[in-house]
Amino acid sequence: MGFSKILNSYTQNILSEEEFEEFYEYIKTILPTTFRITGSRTTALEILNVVQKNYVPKLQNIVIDGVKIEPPKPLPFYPEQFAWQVNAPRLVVKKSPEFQEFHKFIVTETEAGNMSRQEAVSMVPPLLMDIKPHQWVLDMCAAPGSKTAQIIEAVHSNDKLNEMPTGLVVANDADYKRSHMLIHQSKRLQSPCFMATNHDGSQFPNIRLPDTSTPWQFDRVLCDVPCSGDGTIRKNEKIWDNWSPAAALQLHTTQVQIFARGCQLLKMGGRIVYSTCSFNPVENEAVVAEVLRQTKGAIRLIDVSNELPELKRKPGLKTWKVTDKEGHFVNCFEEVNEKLRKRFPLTAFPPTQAEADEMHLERCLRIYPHQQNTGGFFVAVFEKVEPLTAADRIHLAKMEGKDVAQTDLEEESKEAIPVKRSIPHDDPEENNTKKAKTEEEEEEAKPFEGKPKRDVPGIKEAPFELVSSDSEDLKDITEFYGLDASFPRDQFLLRSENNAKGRSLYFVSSAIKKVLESKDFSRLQTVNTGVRLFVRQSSPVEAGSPFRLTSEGLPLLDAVMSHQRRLQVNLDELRVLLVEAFPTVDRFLESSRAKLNAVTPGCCIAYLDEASCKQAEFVGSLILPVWKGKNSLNVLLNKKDKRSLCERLFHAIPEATPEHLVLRSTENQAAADAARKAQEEQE
Ligand SMILES: C[S@@+](CC[C@H](N)C(=O)[O-])C[C@H]1O[C@@H](n2cnc3c(N)ncnc32)[C@H](O)[C@@H]1O
Repeated sequence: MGFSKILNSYTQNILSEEEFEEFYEYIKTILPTTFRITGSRTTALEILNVVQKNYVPKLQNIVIDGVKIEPPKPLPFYPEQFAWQVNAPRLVVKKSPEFQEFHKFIVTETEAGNMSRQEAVSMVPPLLMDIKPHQWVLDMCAAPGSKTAQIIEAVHSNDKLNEMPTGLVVANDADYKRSHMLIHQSKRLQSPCFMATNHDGSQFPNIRLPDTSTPWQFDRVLCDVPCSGDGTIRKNEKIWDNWSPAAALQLHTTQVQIFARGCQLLKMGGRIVYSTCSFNPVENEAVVAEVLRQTKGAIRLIDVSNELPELKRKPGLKTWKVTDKEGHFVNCFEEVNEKLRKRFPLTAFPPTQAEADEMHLERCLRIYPHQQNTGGFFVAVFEKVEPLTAADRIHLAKMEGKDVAQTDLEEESKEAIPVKRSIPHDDPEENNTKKAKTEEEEEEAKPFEGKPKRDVPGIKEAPFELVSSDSEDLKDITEFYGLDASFPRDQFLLRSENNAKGRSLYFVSSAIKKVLESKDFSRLQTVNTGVRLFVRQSSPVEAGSPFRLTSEGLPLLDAVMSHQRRLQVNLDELRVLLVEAFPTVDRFLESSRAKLNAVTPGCCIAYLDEASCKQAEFVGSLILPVWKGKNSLNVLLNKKDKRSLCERLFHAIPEATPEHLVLRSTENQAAADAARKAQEEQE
């Protein structure tokens, strides 16, 4: 069974004959590279500035073998030019030094986590979720996490110093190993509002929060379900050889179940988005129709034709034929051979014309490759307009100031799905994030192959226990780093890594804290949460704090750390810090030396002064964690981040640490240890 069968189904089922010709021409060509500028808003603006000012002008008039090469251009539908398309095949990159330089920049920034390759069409569902920073968002099938990253960015879109969003993001995946890829995404974006979980989406548990008597529900839900993936045909050669329409029939019921559970978990008035990277109506409009039927008017398909106006799309189908394993069309369930009926879910077939009209199936979005030179995607956007569950009725009664019906309370407690927590296991971050990093891009569009894997033996979760606000560790840290009294001390978790007891202190937002405090929390199979702010040093520290700073924690600490451990540097000094290994104090300006000598050994924040920020055309500020020894300094950044900054600011490559310096003194050993650990843990 090959691709020719798909062609057959497309021509008759989805596209007109003329349009199919165009479609087919496009799917045979290489997909342009698209990337998003990701990470914190300040860094993203920084990177965008570099792309626009340093690279795009140089790439305007490149001619290779007599052909003018298209310069990189922002994706028209993506807000604020944070997503770009580059149509430069390998040969162009090879022959043009300008494109080569740009390619190198993309590679460096992708490695540092400031850019992320993602298919243009895969960026659409989170944009149509219309997320605000106060909203609680659930991503039900999240791994490897490209859309989760967009969701986290949206929740943090208003970030100002000292202002944490009240929203939260729960990214869930049923596959245990894949759920650990989400840790990597959250690390890049350093959000204390993020939690990764590992549940079958259709069984995602009800959790009651401490200050309400009703279950946890979400303002926004994304169901980017497992699918047969034929929309990824331009970058996935396997589709040409192995695709079969039978995969859609096998996945249909799972898709319905996940989406239906998502509708239950959605708050009244909330928005839920259903998406696949498949063209097959069995996985798309058929799933939509069945969930609309099951939810009996509680969920309504929204007309989003005015949203993302630059995105070209086609309306959802109102009728279709189901394609069997051999590629034959079946018009209705009655046509299916009785022996084979088990393989054909009744709900895979189209609704009646009247039903399809009433459901407004045309409001679904179909995105085809030939419309704007992309991959293919299906998206449908819904809102909850009527109560669906007892929890909804309770919420509604409370909102309207009415008495909650006893029958609803009883029914609601029965609705809770009992879920067992999996056996705890060891340090998942160390075991899995490395793998996640390299697999992430291919995994995003990988068609679903079989059942998700759960309960991998031998891997244990780190515990997620809140630390008492008057713990000795927190007192020491507060004093040493001069933390402001306004910084919440009751939102820390002490977690173990590498079997070392209580090695790191993680910080969570107040919304995540509520979830951790729920008496039902043990039912939630949590894979990760919290931003690591402080790490206990493994080498003994002569003086100062046994806890060092982390680069991912700095954005949170910057505004609340007193001046006692902050070092101002200018651009020349920053160059010394980034390029030289363990520069000694006398390598800095005389005006800086007094301060440097006065600071006791241990971690500090180095920040670039305002004039230098302007000189370097920095959009925001630049802060770095630094180890201050007796006579020398060392930036605590992992290799990739350090290299990305060095290249971007100084077109230089950081010096490797000379062996004799690493071993020269206890002081350097402590710094080297901290640097090595920082690097290992962040890679
Ligand atoms: C299309 S991929 C998701 C891609 C992801 N949203 C992104 O943008 O990076 C589908 C995911 O669903 C997961 N999955 C499969 N069955 C599931 C289920 N029953 N519940 C939750 N997740 C499931 C798979 O492990 C896979 O990671």
